[in-house]
Amino acid sequence: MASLTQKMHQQAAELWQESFDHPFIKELAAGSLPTATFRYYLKQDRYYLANFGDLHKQIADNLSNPDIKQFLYEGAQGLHDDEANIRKEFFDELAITSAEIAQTPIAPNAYNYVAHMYHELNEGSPARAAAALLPCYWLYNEIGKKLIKKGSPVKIYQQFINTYDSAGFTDATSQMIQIVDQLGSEADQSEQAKMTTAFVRSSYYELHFWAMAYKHQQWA
Ligand SMILES: Cc1ncc(C[n+]2csc(CCO)c2C)c(N)n1
Repeated sequence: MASLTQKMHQQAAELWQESFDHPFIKELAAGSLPTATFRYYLKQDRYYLANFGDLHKQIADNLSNPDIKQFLYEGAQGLHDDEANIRKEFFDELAITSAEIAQTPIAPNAYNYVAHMYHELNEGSPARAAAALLPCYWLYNEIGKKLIKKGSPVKIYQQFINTYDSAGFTDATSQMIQIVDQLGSEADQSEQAKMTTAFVRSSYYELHFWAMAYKHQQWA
């Protein structure tokens, strides 16, 4: 029988395919993605990452399984240390200054994605919130695996791709899949359906994150 996460994956398959085919990803791999678009992405992703780390901690606070709590607390800490450091290199390389960051408000789709995850936690349950975190790991890991085969001629795009194909990251992705399956096994059918909806909606926001960056989406 298919696991809950396999069912989630199937339900989000079309949205994921659109992410794989999105011009942002195609141009990242080809090396033709405008630097301005990648800079926009990184500046918006800062907001996403900060909230994503915070959500790991808040979800862990609301769960009792010690192994799951540990993974999520370490994830929160790791996001603070690793992605922030990796991103610092990117920011330095692209000369994104703190003044520029201060002048960049969170854009509509990044805002909606973050709000969706907090909604799943605060108005739903920790299990639904954990399901909402999963596409972030899993989709990026699948994108990393697809893109690593050919690589990108642009150094910084290649560095970005490397992040998501690493053994450590693949391992974190499998652990997150197991956590969602574990939480799903403790949930009834109605809760499982809501976890699936949370997963599919995050997949929608992942797709629109590329689109947001590609179009340099603004509030007005
Ligand atoms: C919009 C958006 N979605 C997913 C990721 C990828 N990502 C961010 S944090 C994390 C977990 C462990 O580092 C992963 C996979 C991203 N950067 N931005």
